[in-house]
Amino acid sequence: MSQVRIKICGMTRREDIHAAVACGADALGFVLWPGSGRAIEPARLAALSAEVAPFVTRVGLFVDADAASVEAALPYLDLLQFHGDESPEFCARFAKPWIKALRMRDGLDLEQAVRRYAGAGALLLDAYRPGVPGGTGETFDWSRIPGDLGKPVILAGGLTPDNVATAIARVAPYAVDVSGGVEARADGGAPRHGIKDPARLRAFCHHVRAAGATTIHAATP
Ligand SMILES: O=C(O)c1ccccc1NCC(=O)[C@H](O)[C@H](O)COP(=O)(O)O
Repeated sequence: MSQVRIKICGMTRREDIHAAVACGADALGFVLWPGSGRAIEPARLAALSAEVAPFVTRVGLFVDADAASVEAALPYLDLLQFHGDESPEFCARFAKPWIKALRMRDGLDLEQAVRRYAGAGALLLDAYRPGVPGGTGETFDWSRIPGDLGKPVILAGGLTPDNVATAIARVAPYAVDVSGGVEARADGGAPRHGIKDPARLRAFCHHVRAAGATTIHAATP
């Protein structure tokens, strides 16, 4: 029995880092893919990384980056998250633990992906929208996740304070990952990419802790 871990992704501001840590986040994600509205400049990673408290995992998120870009970020990261079409060999060539994001497109053979990415510490399962590598704010059919995948599952995609307890009850993931669901809202209700809302952060973490306290995980690292 263990608590469901919490990763908050898309951190761009020091105050959001402190708010997320205060809420009990276990890991914080920095998007190092320039195509995202949540991307940070590589030069800013050092400063933001220094704001993260001890024992909180700093995760760098890459989408088909070149090896030199990943290497340059390594001093400021604890864990690498590969969110594109990276091969297992590419993911494994850096001197850091890594996880692989899989977007749950129709026809994806999860068992085969588990075998292919055997060196990953966990698999992050995310929604699939063509042309958008991540951060879609959309859920996928959680019933597609087998009970025992043989790897820790990080559930992502459209999680919010309102649905995360249900997601944990259905999937019993090792961890949950959220970005848009804890962002501040613009006037029309759309998430403001890269700007976290402290109240949403608190609500999200509260619901995870409440829901996950008695969850039994099929696979732990
Ligand atoms: O967040 C992004 O903008 C992003 C862009 C490209 C690849 C991955 C990205 N995010 C990765 C994450 O780990 C997100 O937290 C995950 O996709 C879930 O996002 P959301 O549905 O907004 O909670």
